[in-house]
Amino acid sequence: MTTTSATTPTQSSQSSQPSQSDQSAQSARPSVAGLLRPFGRSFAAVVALQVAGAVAGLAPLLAVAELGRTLLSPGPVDDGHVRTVVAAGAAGLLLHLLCTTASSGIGHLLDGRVQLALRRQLAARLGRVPIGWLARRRTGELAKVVGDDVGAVHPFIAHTPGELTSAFVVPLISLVYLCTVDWRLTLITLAPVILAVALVPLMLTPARQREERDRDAAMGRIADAAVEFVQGIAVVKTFGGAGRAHRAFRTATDEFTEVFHRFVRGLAGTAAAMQTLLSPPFVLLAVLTGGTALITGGGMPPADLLPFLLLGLGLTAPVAALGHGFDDMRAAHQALRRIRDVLAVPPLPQPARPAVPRGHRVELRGVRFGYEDGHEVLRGVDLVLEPGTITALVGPSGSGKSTLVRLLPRFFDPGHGSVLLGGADLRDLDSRELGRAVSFVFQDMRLLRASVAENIALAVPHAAPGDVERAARAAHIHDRILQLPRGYDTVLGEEAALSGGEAQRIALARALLADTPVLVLDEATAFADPRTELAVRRTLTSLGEDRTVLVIAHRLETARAADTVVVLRDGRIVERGTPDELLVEQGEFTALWQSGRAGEVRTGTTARAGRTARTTPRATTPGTTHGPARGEDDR
Ligand SMILES: Nc1ncnc2c1ncn2[C@@H]1O[C@H](COP(=O)(O)OP(=O)(O)OP(=O)(O)O)[C@@H](O)[C@H]1O
Repeated sequence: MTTTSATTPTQSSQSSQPSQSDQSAQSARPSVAGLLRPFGRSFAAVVALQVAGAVAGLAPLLAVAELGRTLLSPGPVDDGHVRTVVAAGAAGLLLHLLCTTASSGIGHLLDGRVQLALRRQLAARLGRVPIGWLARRRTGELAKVVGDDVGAVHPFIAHTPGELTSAFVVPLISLVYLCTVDWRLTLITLAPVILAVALVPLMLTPARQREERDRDAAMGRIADAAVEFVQGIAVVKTFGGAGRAHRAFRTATDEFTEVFHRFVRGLAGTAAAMQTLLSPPFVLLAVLTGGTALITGGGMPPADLLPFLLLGLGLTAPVAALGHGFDDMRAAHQALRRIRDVLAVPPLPQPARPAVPRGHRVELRGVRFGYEDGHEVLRGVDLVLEPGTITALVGPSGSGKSTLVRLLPRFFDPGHGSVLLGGADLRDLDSRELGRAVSFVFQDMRLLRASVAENIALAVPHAAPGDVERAARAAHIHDRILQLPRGYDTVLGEEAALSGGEAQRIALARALLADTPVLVLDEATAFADPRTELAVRRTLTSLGEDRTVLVIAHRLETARAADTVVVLRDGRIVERGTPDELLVEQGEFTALWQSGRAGEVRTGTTARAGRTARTTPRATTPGTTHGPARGEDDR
């Protein structure tokens, strides 16, 4: 049986809605600039303040240089000029302090606003994308986008653009001033920078770029091997393959070492030459050598050397900024692109004028569905689920049972045909309406990192404690909850962990409390001990009343208690009728249970029984049981 969160459809191309949506995603994808446009003015103000602060910071240096030249020049000192220079230097320093304080303050506040806005947009979008899309994301992938990637915009917003601009503007102003002092020494001071820039193309040759790509690929292989190693460690150890798995990781790291050596060897010479050229001793050596020559033989006044000694070192800033500044920008840009890709996922289309279901009869009409092109999993299913009845779905492993039941809460839409609720196509229903009508309990339950009571009341947040307890009793989990450290207030995943079976019964309690007229179950008793199983089954069979229940039955007892049994094989219904009729017919249903295939399914479910329920942080959980909860997401 596939698990809820592991169901990862990639959708058939035959008119299956996510495929169409993927296309529209291409056209509707917001640009990176578009994401930041609402903050354009504040962002421009931060950059302007940063540049103004950096330029003003040059004033004290220029003042000292100018003061030195004035005081060291032969002849009487011009007091007025000295006072002006000192005042200009002091004013520059003050302005520098004001601008950098303001840019830092506004920049960080803006950063907070941008990150909040991006996270809100992501949360809103993730609340509206098809559950099937969410289910096929790799663990941690979305957490990375919402967490790390949003965080990675920080340097872009608060630091880098202003710093990069300053790194070019400030040396440019210094250069203009130095030219007015002595253009010959200015050229000599610039020589190390010009030489360093001339070396840059050597770092961008096709060979170097290939080595960089090889390095990134080798790094990716290490990450893959590490993930594989860690995720599979229990299984691998059990079957004595730890050495083999470890070898794969070692091979990846050895490969990386080799590739990295090649990469470093290719760059080392050029990088070392650049660092030497831009280092302060080398720049000072050039200034002093050139300056001495000009003073002795070129008629340059000795005092004019001072500005070059003070400002010359700053001329190397742009080249240094090219390194880390552009790295930060590239990282932020890539993070923004990943954010943009998530924001471009089309939400489940909402009808402009939603249909209103009349009753809760469920009907599947000519339903076809495939996860991949050319491989249909459901191949023309016609099925009616009448209110007040329980329909048991049985069939061999891989026949499409899980896929079929997931169409009811609209994890994904059928490629062909339609699923109707109360006569209305699910695609024409408001998602809140659907949420209020259908709840589901599948096998791999994710509970929230929240109290037991909150987990049960997920779909009915204001439920009275008595109602929560009643639902827990009906799901036969109340006694277990009382054994937890703080009963219904115990925070799952922090104060206590539940077994897979217990988690499933919490989810059943959640669905019972939601009290939706349609309930879809992937036999919720699969993880329980025989006594609890019997009790839960009684609850399920007593649910009838006016409810429409569809249950994937792994046990003969469950199927026998149903009003209708539907046998699925290779994505088609091959038999249907009351359990007694089917047993008398001695057809597929009888053969299925007699052939021992039921036992296979049982073994499969038992194997999962040892698992501990997964707990998901509250904010990112695609609810596995939904009722009005989905409507909540949309709000
Ligand atoms: N996320 C997915 N991506 C691609 N194929 C899938 C996915 N989930 C299921 N399938 C395929 O769809 C087919 C039907 O799977 P499904 O889980 O619906 O069968 P099932 O009858 O519920 O089986 P079981 O009883 O073993 O869970 C299988 O061939 C399976 O490989």
